[in-house]
Amino acid sequence: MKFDVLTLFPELFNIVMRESIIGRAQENGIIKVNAINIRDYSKDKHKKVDDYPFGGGTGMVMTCQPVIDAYNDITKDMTVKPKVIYMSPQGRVLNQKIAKELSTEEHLILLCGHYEGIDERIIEEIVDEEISIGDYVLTGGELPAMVLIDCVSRLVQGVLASENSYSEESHFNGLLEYPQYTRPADYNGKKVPDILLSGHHANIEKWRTQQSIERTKQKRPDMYEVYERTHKKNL
Ligand SMILES: Cc1cccc(C(=O)NCC2(NC(=O)c3cccc4nocc34)CCCC2)c1
Repeated sequence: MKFDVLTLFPELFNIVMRESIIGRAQENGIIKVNAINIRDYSKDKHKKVDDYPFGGGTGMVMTCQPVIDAYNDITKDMTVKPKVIYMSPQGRVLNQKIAKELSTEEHLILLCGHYEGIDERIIEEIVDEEISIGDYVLTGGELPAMVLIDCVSRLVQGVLASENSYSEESHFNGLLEYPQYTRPADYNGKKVPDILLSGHHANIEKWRTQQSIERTKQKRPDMYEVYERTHKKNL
């Protein structure tokens, strides 16, 4: 799977996406993250990529020309145009379901905004979909793009070593995770629940599911409500 990222800060991607699982997946050729510097396409003599907003207001807006020319350049030899996702506060909020959908794409182009945003005509011209990672104010779309690349890439076949331990079903069953413990069994007098030391796998499984359900109910009633609806027959 290939990600082309249109950004003003390509170095951010070259450093972060070279590490850990994504880095290994790139070495194995399963994933490719290609960061393109929008500024390289600016025809302005000072390489400007932003300008004052019509109608006034504080802040600057990213101009059309560099972004559209960058898009046209990377897609000029492509018969099938890849889906273009603009990382944006106006987008539908990313979740595991959307990540799963996106992991079936061969090629995605991600556009990262900056300043107060991008000229609306860029969205009209090249953007297929807007996706947000959540409702808070950020300085740019680069971190959101990295979040999307992370959660989508790990669902691509072969990126994760042991599929079953991280596969979506076992790792994300619509509930929060049960509490995790590791050695020592007694840390500063704090003991690991006996059930986990019992070696009784069926009971351990039951305890873990109950813990997941209880903490989802308590911490994320919204998530629990979805779970209940889709599992009502078994509850
Ligand atoms: C709730 C809210 C309302 C109004 C503005 C902003 C805001 O943060 N505006 C600034 C920018 N924000 C993002 O790009 C951004 C932000 C958050 C999640 C995201 N998921 O993807 C991209 C995301 C937009 C242009 C440059 C950065 C946020």
